[in-house]
Amino acid sequence: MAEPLLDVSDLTIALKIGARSINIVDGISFRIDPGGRLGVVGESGSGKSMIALALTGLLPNVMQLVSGSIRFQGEALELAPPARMRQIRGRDISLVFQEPATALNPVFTTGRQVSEVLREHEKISAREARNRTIELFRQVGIPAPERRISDYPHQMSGGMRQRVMIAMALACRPRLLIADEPTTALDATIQEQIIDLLAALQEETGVAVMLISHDLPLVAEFAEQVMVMYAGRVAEIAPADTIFEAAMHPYTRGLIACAIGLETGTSRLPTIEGQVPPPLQFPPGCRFASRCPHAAAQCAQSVPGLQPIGPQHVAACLRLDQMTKLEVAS
Ligand SMILES: Nc1ncnc2c1ncn2[C@@H]1O[C@H](COP(=O)(O)OP(=O)(O)OP(=O)(O)O)[C@@H](O)[C@H]1O
Repeated sequence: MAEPLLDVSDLTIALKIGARSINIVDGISFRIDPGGRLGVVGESGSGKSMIALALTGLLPNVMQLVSGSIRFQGEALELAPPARMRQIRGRDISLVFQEPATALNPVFTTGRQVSEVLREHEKISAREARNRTIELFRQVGIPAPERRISDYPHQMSGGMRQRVMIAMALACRPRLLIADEPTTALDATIQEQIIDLLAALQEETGVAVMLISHDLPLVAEFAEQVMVMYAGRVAEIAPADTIFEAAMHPYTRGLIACAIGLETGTSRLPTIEGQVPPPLQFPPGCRFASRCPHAAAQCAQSVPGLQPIGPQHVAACLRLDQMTKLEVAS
């Protein structure tokens, strides 16, 4: 098997509240191959963003990386000092966030902000940085790039600003691009354009992409592998092209039912009853148990481990046998 670009093993991140410590991300493992596309899905509060921040050394002070390893091109990022993480961030691993309006500085032109990223990581002249910025704007589909590099963020639409953010993220030809809800703040048609752009850039540049979203269909369309998270744990990891037929975890199946309901315009908005418990109320056993239609007594007590289901397919559920039977019976 080829060496993965990123190999995350048993990652645990805790929220410190006084003397208490709660695992917000609890023993997560996954890999991304060079040029691979991983989608991470889950509701708000499932810990998706904390993983992205841990990978880039940007965890907030209240969070602590308790255990696990993050190997990136063989380097142990969990041990890397902040100065090393600053080098890696933007150059080898870059991030695109949800809200380009707040991520861009309103007082500088968009072109200057992209040029600055280039000059921070590479020894190039202002002129060369300008030319590369124009080329990057063109690459991310910004029309008339020679003119648009002089635009301030407020002179651009949300979609164009997100293209600038992607240009900035790709400026130093990173090996891994993490896009955290990159389209959530955008209209549906623009969302599609941005995802298509990410797919095209991934193919063109060979950058690996980790796409984080609460939107399962969007992620499944883009990614090769989909990791479904619930309350800080992996519920299921499955190949994107089979997840709609082969999902085994009741939570993944709930997300699929919601997605299908939305698509077919079912009159009542389909939802999974209840909400992700807040960290202080995480139960001792399976964190999904209180919302799970298949939960049994054991689920409230025991933490389910990941079980192999098929090639590249694992799920963490104590009732997997039951789920198989249900599927066969239905
Ligand atoms: N600075 C913070 N202080 C305390 N708790 C936090 C902080 N940041 C995040 N959390 C908590 O950590 C958990 C995971 O948050 P995270 O942002 O990773 O979730 P998420 O899946 O990315 O959700 P969203 O889609 O809303 O960003 C949540 O329960 C959240 O309330």
